[in-house]
Amino acid sequence: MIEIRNLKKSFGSNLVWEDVSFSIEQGETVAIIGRSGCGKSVLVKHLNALMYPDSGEVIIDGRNVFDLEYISLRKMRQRFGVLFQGSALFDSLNTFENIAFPLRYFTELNEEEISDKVMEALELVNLAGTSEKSPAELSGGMRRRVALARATILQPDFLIYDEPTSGLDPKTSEEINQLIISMAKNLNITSIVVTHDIHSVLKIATKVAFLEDQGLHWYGTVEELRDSDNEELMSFVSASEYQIRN
Ligand SMILES: Nc1ncnc2c1ncn2[C@@H]1O[C@H](COP(=O)(O)OP(=O)(O)OP(=O)(O)O)[C@@H](O)[C@H]1O
Repeated sequence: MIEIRNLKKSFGSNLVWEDVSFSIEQGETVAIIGRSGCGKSVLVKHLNALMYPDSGEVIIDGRNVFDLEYISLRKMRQRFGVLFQGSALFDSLNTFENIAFPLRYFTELNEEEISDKVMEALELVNLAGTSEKSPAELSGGMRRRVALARATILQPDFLIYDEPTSGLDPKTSEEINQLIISMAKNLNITSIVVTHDIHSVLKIATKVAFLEDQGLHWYGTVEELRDSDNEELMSFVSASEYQIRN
């Protein structure tokens, strides 16, 4: 479980948000939505202390991540996987080596063990048989899936997705949505998804956090979102041109 308590963050005179508090339960998929610049990316960077707040706490397993010293901080960060926007694969490495990279960097596994884990991860994202291909030879959706295999290879407890469906066609977006759901289920991963894709939110999220007016404006389940009459939330959602009550 991740508890976000009274977080406040500013850059100089630019107040991003203040007093943001909510909890993310084990196994949940929380979508973070809000207009450009409202501080979605800044918020997720606080979860694993890649950024520090002006005040407030992020509690994981009873400990405030901002109080952790070097070794505990490193261990805590290893519990997070990140799927970066645009996949961020290493162009010079093939699929196998991209996925193997965290294993080589963070573990002492031998070649056979690495190979077994990479092959298993490839199957999980439905990409068996592509281990020799370079990122340039893969479609956008396939690259996203390789990135997902890499992000989950160390079996993280928490997975942060940064715009997982941006730039993908509707069918490929749907494949990625299904994968996010199956990762959460099969690996019991707690997922935090930064997205502008309301369609995806309705498919994958269990909870939704809406940032607006320099704070957390609304937080609730997807069912509550569908029934909500919160004006700002509905105006944001309808601007995405997606009918949520269909
Ligand atoms: N390292 C930084 N230094 C200074 N200001 C920053 C930094 N990172 C983010 N900001 C500012 O914080 C605010 C929130 O940025 P953030 O990237 O979190 O927005 P966002 O909601 O993720 O936007 P988008 O939807 O466009 O990706 C913006 O005003 C941005 O300029």
